[in-house]
Amino acid sequence: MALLRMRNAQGANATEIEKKIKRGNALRQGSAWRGSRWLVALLLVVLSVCVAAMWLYVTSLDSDVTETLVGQGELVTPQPRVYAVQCSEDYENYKRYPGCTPVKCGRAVTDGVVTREEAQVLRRLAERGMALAGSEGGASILDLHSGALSMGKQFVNIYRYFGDEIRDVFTQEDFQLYRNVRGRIQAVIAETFGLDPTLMYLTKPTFFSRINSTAAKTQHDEYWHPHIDKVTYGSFDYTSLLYLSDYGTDFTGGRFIFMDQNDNRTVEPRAGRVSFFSSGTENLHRVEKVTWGTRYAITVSFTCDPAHAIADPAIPGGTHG
Ligand SMILES: O=C(O)CCC(=O)C(=O)O
Ligand SMILES: [Fe+2]
Repeated sequence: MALLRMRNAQGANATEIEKKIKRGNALRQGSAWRGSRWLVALLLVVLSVCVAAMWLYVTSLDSDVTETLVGQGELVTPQPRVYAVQCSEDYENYKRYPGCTPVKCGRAVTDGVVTREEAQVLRRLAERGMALAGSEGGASILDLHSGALSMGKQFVNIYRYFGDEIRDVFTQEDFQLYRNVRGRIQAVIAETFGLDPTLMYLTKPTFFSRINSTAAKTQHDEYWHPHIDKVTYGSFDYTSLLYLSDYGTDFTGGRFIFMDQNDNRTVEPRAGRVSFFSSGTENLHRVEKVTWGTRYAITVSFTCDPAHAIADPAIPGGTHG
């Protein structure tokens, strides 16, 4: 009996021990699993950082930018940052208009002329306008002066195509803001280049642009080609670009690049930033391909030739908004 009790006692002890061993194993397995979960999470973080670094590297390969004139994160205010360049001979082939025709050439950037809030209002205006149609490819334009809007592979005239309905899309305040901003840009260009602002005129085309990474469907979508504005558009003497979105957060790629003899110098778009320059060969430039997101900007251009002047955009025939 005593022996049996001892055996029973030993049996009970054995099952206790087995249970403890099992519990121990389960605990070890649990902590091993928890440990490997941390390892997996760490690996995922490392992998994401590597992918992001590779992405940044690959997107930067496109541009071979040698110098960043103004980065997105910088705030250039109150005075514009000015880079003088020698004027090309272009201007000798055109009639000269004293007080306006470039004598001093260069490029400048300012964040102190248009606020980010104003840029946002103008961007919403562009979004509403482009929502009416838009290009099938990656680049759409909306020209409030002529009414031209990208539609599929072509353009429509919004004022003719949408008639009175256009007043539900754009208000008089929108156009007022555009005029006001245009005036301020004109003033800063005149001050920077030593011009008489009353002798420079808005010229066409002056347009909103929306660019994304969709593949081009027609030549109109190929915004990235190097060009000289005076050659491409004829009447331009001074080009200004007002950016309505931020490089790096709203889109990647899409930096503006001055293509100098041995250097590519970039201006990174920032909402509210105005970049302006004399429009001749001294300022050959291109826009990097947008690789992600949507980039909004306005091209506002000025001429010295009164014959090429255009009036500020206005809603046809309407005074109410
Ligand atoms: O949007 C830009 O940064 C430049 C556009 C441009 O080069 C042009 O409109 O001629
Ligand atoms: Fe241009």
